[in-house]
Amino acid sequence: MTKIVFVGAGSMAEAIINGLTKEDKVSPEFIHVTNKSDVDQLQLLKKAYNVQIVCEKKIALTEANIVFLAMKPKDAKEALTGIAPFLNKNATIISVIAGVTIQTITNYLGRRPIARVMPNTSAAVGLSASAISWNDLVSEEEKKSIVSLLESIGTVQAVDEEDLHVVTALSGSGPAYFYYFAEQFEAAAMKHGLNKSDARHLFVQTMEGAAQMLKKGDVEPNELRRRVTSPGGTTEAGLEQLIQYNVKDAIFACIDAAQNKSRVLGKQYE
Ligand SMILES: NC(=O)C1=CN([C@@H]2O[C@H](COP(=O)(O)OP(=O)(O)OC[C@H]3O[C@@H](n4cnc5c(N)ncnc54)[C@H](OP(=O)(O)O)[C@@H]3O)[C@@H](O)[C@H]2O)C=CC1
Ligand SMILES: O=C(O)[C@@H]1CCC=N1
Repeated sequence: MTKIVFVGAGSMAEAIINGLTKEDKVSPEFIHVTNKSDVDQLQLLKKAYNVQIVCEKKIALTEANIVFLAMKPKDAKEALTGIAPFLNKNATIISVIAGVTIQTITNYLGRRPIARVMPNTSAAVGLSASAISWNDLVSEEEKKSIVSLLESIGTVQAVDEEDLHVVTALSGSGPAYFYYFAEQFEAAAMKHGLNKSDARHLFVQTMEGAAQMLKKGDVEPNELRRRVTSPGGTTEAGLEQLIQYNVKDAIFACIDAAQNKSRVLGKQYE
């Protein structure tokens, strides 16, 4: 059985563990978790998912087939330096760290199979949109098994490593944009008298419906938008405001800034 160690046990690690254990891809007894200092969080993960807390870093890492790197970019140097001496030479590294390149990870951990994945926290409900790139030491067989593992948390597509910056901006950070829209649309509806729970339900169901329509893939978004927008009607009145307030420019600026930040983080922590 594949033994997995999560180095870093925060939001992203938990979302992945949730997906992996729900799908029964890996038995929780083969999933080990470690972090910097937050013992309560490790106990919480153990209680919620039945995973194992790493007692002896050296033993856990020596026995691990897969090591997930799930700490913030700023903590990568310390964490990677700390695990490097104990890693099994055949262990495959799967990093979810934003921005930090395969080359940087290689500099700390040596030449070994390394995959970089950009998932998102919807992994917790099996709906991550993950993108992946790898170095040349990941065999075709290993690629298949990594993809299969990650499919337990959602969809997976291979991209060039360079594209992971924009992927991070779009789908890694993406859920936060939609939560922001949810907050604002909900508040705006409540301003006009709708109660919170009705506003929440109607907005979420609307997002889900729109997502399903887009997922069918047979009609372009602009045509779907046209079908909602009656000439002289309510949608047209609403959309005019989005245009007047330059929401399009805001979206371009949002993706520009986020993908640029991914590049900066990669450079800063190389
Ligand atoms: N959150 C998200 O939506 C996404 C995050 N990512 C990436 O995932 C990574 C983790 O993000 P997230 O889960 O949100 O962050 P969190 O802050 O929730 O978790 C970070 C984890 O790293 C641990 N850590 C810090 N330093 C070390 C160390 N030296 N050795 C071992 N563990 C350490 C922390 O331990 P302690 O608590 O003890 O300090 C904590 O468990 C980031 O690189 C982020 O870019 C990628 C996609 C989406
Ligand atoms: O905000 C961040 O830096 C991380 C990467 C993608 C989502 N969260």
